[in-house]
Amino acid sequence: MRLHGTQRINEQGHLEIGGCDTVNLAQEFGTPLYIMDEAHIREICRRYYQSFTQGLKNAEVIYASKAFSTMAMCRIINQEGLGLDVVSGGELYTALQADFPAERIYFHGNNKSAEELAMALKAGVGRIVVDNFYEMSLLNDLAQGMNQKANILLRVTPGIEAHTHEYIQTGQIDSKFGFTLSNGTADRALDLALSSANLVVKGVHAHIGSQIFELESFSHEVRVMIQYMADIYERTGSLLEELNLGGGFGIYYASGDEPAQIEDYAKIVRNALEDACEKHKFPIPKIIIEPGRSIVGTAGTTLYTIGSIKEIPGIRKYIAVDGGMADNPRPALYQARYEAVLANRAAEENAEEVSITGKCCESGDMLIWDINLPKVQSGDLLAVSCTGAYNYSMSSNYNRLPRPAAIFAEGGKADVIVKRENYSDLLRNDVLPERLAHLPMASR
Ligand SMILES: Cc1ncc(COP(=O)(O)O)c(C=O)c1O
Ligand SMILES: N[C@@H](CCCC[NH3+])C(=O)O
Repeated sequence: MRLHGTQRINEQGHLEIGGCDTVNLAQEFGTPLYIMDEAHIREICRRYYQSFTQGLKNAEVIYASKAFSTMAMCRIINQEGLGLDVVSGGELYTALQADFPAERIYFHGNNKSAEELAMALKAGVGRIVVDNFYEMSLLNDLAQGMNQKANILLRVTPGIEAHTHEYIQTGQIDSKFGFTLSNGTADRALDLALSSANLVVKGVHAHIGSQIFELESFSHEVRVMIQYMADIYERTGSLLEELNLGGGFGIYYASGDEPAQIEDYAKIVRNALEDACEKHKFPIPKIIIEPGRSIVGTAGTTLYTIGSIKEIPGIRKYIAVDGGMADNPRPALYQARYEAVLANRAAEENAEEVSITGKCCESGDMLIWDINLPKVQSGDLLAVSCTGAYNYSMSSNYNRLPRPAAIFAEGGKADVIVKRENYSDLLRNDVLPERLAHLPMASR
């Protein structure tokens, strides 16, 4: 397993994260456990801040909180000077409860409800990214009713097919997101927004997909979007000043992944921007980017305890852990690949090829196929790396598994940021109606 951030193998041969021995973490907090490497998250935030916010002069980096949304995470993002992308009332609520400054929040979503939009207006979020005509008129009416003007970006679908898993592509024309650029829908949307009394169009937004390695996809996006902004100016006389390029920067999960450097990403965007603006004689707009995965992905490790082991001679050895698709649905959803190490015997030589399965009642509940590990025993600890993004945030209670705890590990200290769920948490919203109050068997 490749080590990330502060991960290291200590003198006991144990995996250490944030100066904490993961064997001790398992004892103290139990497993499964999401361990977040706080220093690593901060370092990535700083690299983004330096290369974009400072490197591009007029730019803002906003963290896509869908990747990992908790109050503690919002605090870190705020401390590091980044803005925040939220995509639901729940993410907005989390941010506001963490005292995240509303004016640095961007509100996304392809089907925001009236309640969510009203909540955003009331809180005074910085930008609402309008995705469709229904939302546009809803927002205009709500803003009017609240005697406000809503600052918006228009989400457009630029017709770019980024090279990534088709389920996480979003820039192609056949997409549920945004106004299509190529068939004139985006123009109609813009005209309508410009004539809406309670909307102020600040700029445009596009997001071409996620886990993208080819930086050329982003320069292509810049060229398409600047051309669009120049066309808008020519056609309507409106000079839009903000261009939000979305997120999507890819990260390392397993061997074969070759992500680019954040600094090169910034350079590519800057060069493409300068060239395109020069070509169209268009003033350089403010650039906003929305990384999610690349801020938290490699900073997360999930720690499991190994339980049952099933060997089918000549075929496969299944090693089962005390979690699975309920805490990490990505392998089942996207055939995502992960690496892992035995946290309590991290320095030992590999001795066998096994496959890691979860404890859910699904054959598809596989975390890792065909991984080499030392001879595994029940009771060993398995650490799966790069689980910081879209694991906790997409976790479920399938099979009524309580969600794991999440901790920040930093400087030899570990703090719980999300408590482990217990069985009574699972029943928190269960209700037994009066007519089911009686235990005896129903009469037939
Ligand atoms: C609009 C928008 N912005 C930002 C992101 C974050 O993407 P990523 O986690 O790939 O950086 C997403 C998710 O793909 C998104 O839909
Ligand atoms: N959740 C997805 C990506 C979608 C990101 C949100 N638009 C993943 O884990 O890769």
